[in-house]
Amino acid sequence: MIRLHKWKLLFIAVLTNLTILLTLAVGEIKFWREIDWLDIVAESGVCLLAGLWLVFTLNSRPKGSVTTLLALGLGCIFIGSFQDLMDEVIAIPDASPWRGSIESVLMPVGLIILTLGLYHWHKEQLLLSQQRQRQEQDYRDYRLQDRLTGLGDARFLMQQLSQLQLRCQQQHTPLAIVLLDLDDFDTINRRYGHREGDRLLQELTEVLLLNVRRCDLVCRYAGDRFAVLLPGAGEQLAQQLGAQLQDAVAHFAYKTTRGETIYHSASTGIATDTGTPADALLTLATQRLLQAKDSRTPRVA
Ligand SMILES: Nc1nc2c(ncn2[C@@H]2O[C@H](COP(=O)(O)OP(=O)(O)OP(=O)(O)O)[C@@H](O)[C@H]2O)c(=O)[nH]1
Repeated sequence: MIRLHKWKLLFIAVLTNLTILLTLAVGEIKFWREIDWLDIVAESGVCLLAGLWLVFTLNSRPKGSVTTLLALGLGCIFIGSFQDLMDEVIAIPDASPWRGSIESVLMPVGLIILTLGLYHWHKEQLLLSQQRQRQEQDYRDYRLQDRLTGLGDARFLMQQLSQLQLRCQQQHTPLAIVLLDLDDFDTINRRYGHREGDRLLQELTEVLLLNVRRCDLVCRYAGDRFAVLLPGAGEQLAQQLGAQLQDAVAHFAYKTTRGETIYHSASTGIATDTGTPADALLTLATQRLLQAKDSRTPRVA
């Protein structure tokens, strides 16, 4: 993941080098006896920790505006604390505007930007965990989990589909299923490797979770095929929700570790419950999905 952010790290490294050069240009190296070693230990600790926060954060984040804010904030704090450390070994004349300026400007600016980044990160996580929690609350038996995405797997889907069919029939409400399958996903695996394909599936899961209603259930049916159960949705609403999911996938900008952006299309197959058994409903949705796959143009080689 860290390779995704090499330009941010390079930018921070260049700024740190500039800070060193400028500090050396305006100041003079202190004599041995003038150095307060306790201060050096404390300040290098702060600097090291700021650097570690930066690396850990970037290593766990995809590209995007929230990551940029976090990197910028932590970068400012790192350079500010580095300048503070250099003050301990390089004496800068009192009259120099450079004296303490980096530290006193970058530190507060860095803290403000970091706070902004953390706020947005928190909002992002809250939204995702709310969506997952809702699914767990509404569909409590969540043991049949797909390991890669954390979603329910195909067996869980069948179990839930049968139960939902029964519940919807009792409540005289419609039920629909959307099967969504990425187009030419095999190309991603071949071009970028299986791990990149795995990461794409994980991020796509979050896109789907953020684009379904509270009552819907998203499962990973197989490979690059997802199923969404839509209780209360008749033909028209199911078509609308299916199209919205397709749209969300098409607008999802996946960033590879090489730094390329991939947009991906998906095909859908939608079926509404007419009292047929769960597997027949799923077969109908699969047939419609395959029809949609056959009719799409152009096909990527
Ligand atoms: N990375 C990754 N790939 C997977 C996983 N499960 C299945 N696949 C791959 O998903 C691909 C599915 O290939 P296909 O069924 O031909 O689907 P497709 O390439 O999207 O082609 P169409 O569906 O016809 O558009 C295969 O390359 C599988 O190896 C997984 O967990 N991780």
